[in-house]
Amino acid sequence: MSNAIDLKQAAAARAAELVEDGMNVGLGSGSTAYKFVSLLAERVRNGLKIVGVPTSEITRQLAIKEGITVSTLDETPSLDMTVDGADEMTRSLHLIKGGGGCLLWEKIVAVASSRNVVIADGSKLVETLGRFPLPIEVNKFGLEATRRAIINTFTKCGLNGEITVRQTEDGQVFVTDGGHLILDAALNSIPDPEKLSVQLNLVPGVVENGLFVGISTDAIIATETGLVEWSRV
Ligand SMILES: O=C[C@H](O)[C@H](O)[C@H](O)COP(=O)(O)O
Repeated sequence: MSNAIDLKQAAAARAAELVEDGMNVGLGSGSTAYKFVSLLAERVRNGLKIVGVPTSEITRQLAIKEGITVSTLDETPSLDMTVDGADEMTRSLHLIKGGGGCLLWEKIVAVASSRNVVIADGSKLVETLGRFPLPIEVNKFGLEATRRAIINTFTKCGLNGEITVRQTEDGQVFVTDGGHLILDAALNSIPDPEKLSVQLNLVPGVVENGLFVGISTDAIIATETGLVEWSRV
């Protein structure tokens, strides 16, 4: 295997093998998860019967284009397995997600799922979360007040960092599928992600944060020397 794209493909292919006939499957978002969706669709074209619940509009459109039967959490509120990528992850399966702005729907789908498989290339594995800026999804109303309340929360948690409002490549304010904004917080290090996640979600205006703690059950990481897989104990 030679580059990150091949590594993502390898992790996605292994995850696609785990899906069994009759499963309700959460379909993640991001470049690694899209590879999983396409590989799963190949199995569907070969006769596998599954229902997919997408975590973003992009994933929904991709799944439909690839011929996967798509549902919603309203019709299919309980999922057997979700497969999704990560921006950063630790050995204990704590993640930062939301680099693509899909964290809220991803977290809702993940929590509705019995098993959550994170797929990534080895570059995503870190000792301590936080090098990747933490995405925080916020309501549009009262943006500056929410930003200040988040800064106060960081201080209370012994952290400090810059917050920027996410923009699209052409300079527009980025709006999530749920109609919210994303604040990206450059913290450098998050030694206690569980505490920070709880405290952030207490701030009025914060809809959800990109820390996934105690949600993922299994990891499939593709490295130059092969696949590494483990489960949360
Ligand atoms: O909002 C986006 C998601 O959380 C993605 O799963 C995450 O950003 C990882 O994406 P990629 O597989 O493209 O690195």
